[in-house]
Amino acid sequence: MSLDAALHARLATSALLSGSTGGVALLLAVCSSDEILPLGAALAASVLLPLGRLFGLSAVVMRSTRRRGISLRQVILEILSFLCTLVSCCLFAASLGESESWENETCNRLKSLGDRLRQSRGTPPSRCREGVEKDEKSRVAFAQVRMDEERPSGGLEDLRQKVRAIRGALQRSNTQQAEMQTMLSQALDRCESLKVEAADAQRSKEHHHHRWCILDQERESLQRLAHQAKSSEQAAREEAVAWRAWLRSFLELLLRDERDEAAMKAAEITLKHLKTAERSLQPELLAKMPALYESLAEALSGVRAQDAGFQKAQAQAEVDDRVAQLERQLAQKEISLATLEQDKRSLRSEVRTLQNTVQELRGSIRVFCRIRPPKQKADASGAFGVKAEGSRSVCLRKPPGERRHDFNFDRVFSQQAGQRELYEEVGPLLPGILEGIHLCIFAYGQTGAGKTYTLAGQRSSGDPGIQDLAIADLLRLAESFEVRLTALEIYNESIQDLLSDATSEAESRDERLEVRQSAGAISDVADLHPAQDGTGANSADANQTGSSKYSPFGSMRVPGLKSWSIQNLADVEDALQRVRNKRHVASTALNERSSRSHTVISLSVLRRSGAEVNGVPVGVLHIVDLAGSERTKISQAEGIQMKEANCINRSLSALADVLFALGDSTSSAHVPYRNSKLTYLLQDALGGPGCKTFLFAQVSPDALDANESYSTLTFASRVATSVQQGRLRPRGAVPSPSPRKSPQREEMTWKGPGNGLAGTTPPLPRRKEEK
Ligand SMILES: Nc1ncnc2c1ncn2[C@@H]1O[C@H](COP(=O)(O)OP(=O)(O)OP(=O)(O)O)[C@@H](O)[C@H]1O
Repeated sequence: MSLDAALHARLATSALLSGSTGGVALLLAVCSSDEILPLGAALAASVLLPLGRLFGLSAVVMRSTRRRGISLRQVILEILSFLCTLVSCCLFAASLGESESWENETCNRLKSLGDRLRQSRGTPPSRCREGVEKDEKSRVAFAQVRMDEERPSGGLEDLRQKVRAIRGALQRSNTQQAEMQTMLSQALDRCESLKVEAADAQRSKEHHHHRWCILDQERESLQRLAHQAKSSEQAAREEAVAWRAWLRSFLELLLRDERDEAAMKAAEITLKHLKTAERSLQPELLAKMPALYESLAEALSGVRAQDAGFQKAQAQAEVDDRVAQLERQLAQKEISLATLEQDKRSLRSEVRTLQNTVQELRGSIRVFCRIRPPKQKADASGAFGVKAEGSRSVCLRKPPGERRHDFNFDRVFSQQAGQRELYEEVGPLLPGILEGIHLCIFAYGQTGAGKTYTLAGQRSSGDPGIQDLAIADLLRLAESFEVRLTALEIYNESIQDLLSDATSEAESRDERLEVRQSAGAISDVADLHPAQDGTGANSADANQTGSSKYSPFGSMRVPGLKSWSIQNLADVEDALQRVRNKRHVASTALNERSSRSHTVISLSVLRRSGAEVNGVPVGVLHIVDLAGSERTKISQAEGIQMKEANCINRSLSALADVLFALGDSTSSAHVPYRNSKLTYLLQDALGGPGCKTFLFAQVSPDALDANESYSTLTFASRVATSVQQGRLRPRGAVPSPSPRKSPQREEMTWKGPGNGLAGTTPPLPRRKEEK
């Protein structure tokens, strides 16, 4: 080999050595994730790298001196080798620092382990102690290693082995520590369970102590009993001795008294007998002792039972005392309740008086207007027809020229108003019926305006009307009274009983009734009860007479009119069902089910005294569903319906005449009651003292019905405003000397329902009303 080649080889070797040592050192430094390898890597790097670098540099120097030339690749190689060396040195320094911190950490861990061991509660088990000792050993081993480390000598391999040994010891100590912790938690669990057991034991101890106390008490009581038994035995013995002494003295007395020798002998013999008997009785007595003891025990148990009974009686007495106390309290409460009831009653009567005063101030007649929902769509402009304006006035526009008319009422119910809203006006007056008021509710208006709907409601939709609501409330109020119901219709000016048994039109016609005036208040109303034959039908004699006869129409009476005694709502329903079936209705162009008659349903409240019923009603509720006024042209009535319509319009006109006459304080006292059956029959209810009248004027909002609505509203508002400012003059009262004129009186003249087309004042002559 030439010198050049040798130099090249050395250079390559040096570079290779330098690079590989650098690489190895770097690899060792990177891979050393634990605490031992950095130390080894650093040591290797520190020893091998400078050597490799020395060789490399010397080779370069030697080459450069010989050839004076060096390739760029060699220079880069040299620089890289130098950099590797530098990095290795840095790693070495860092690993030294790391090893120091690792050592410190290990020391700390050992310390904390020792502390934890010391902190563990109670006497540590033997295994714990072993663990502590082993930890102590590891600490000693570690100290040894440190000492070895500090020593300059000692190979790397030794160091590694020691380090491995320490790691193994540490792992073992960790495992032991975990075991110890497990044992510690087990010991704590055990401790808890022992605590629970101790609490249980304490409880059972207390229980046993309690039991022991009870037994001790029982023992003491038994001892007392035994002592008592002994003392009673002793007493019995003493008694026996006393008896014996007495017997002996008695015998001696006998012997002394009896001088007769034979007797003496006999007495001696008797004495001997007695002695032998006594002797023989003694074993017998001894034999009987257990039985005596038993009987004594029985007696004792009896005494105990008596004692228990006594205690029970004592408890019973306490209970009785408490009951008596409660009864006293109850009596006091009852007294206060009675006082409260009294107060309530007086308050109620006060309220009633005030209500009556209010009603009195409002007037005997109150007029309301109800607008039904439209039957047809409003006309295009919406200009015509009836409209509610506020709660008290109504406006009507009717062609031609859309003339506007305003009417005022006590209250106006719009299309949306419900039945209960209407009833709120009537309800407060019902209690007055029990105090003598005659209440009359009229539904007035053109055919199809909703009169029957307002009074009777709509059964199909379960919507009760004023009539049903009022009857239900009246029944509730008049629980202690007798309530009787009569129903009649005035059809073509003839009266028919709607509760009669007539099944056909012909039969009904035969049973036509008449109105009579009587001097007294009692009339010939047949007294019947719907439940008498179990079917709800009246089967009793219609001519029945007696104290229960009465007339709901005051001084007017309808002989033969049947009345049903009403006990509950089922009776009412039976009666009203019969009324519905018998009432005259017909289908007209304006209403599918048009009422062709005036219906008067009357509920009389009568006082009961035991089984007897007083013949004079206290108060009466009349519900009058008037037949609808109709213009025969529009309703297209012909034949019978035409006759019906004329009758209806005439009687409505008569009603208007009566009402106006009652309110007309300037006119004479004449009131044309006789002009129609309706006014003749209801004259007491209309003009009598203490009567109240509600008039529901029903109107349709439709433009087509504007003329009819105008008639209805004119009539109703005249009743409302011009009848002495809402106060009906009682029949027979002297007219006021200074009458108050209604502002509308002059311009408003009644033309009868239907705007005078069909209705006219009846042709009957006006006469002074007979008293
Ligand atoms: N306020 C209302 N709400 C809903 N429906 C109503 C109302 N008023 C009336 N109706 C309906 O209008 C129809 C006619 O009413 P209703 O029979 O009560 O009139 P009417 O004045 O008694 O007629 P008629 O004098 O011919 O007997 C019925 O079908 C009724 O249900």
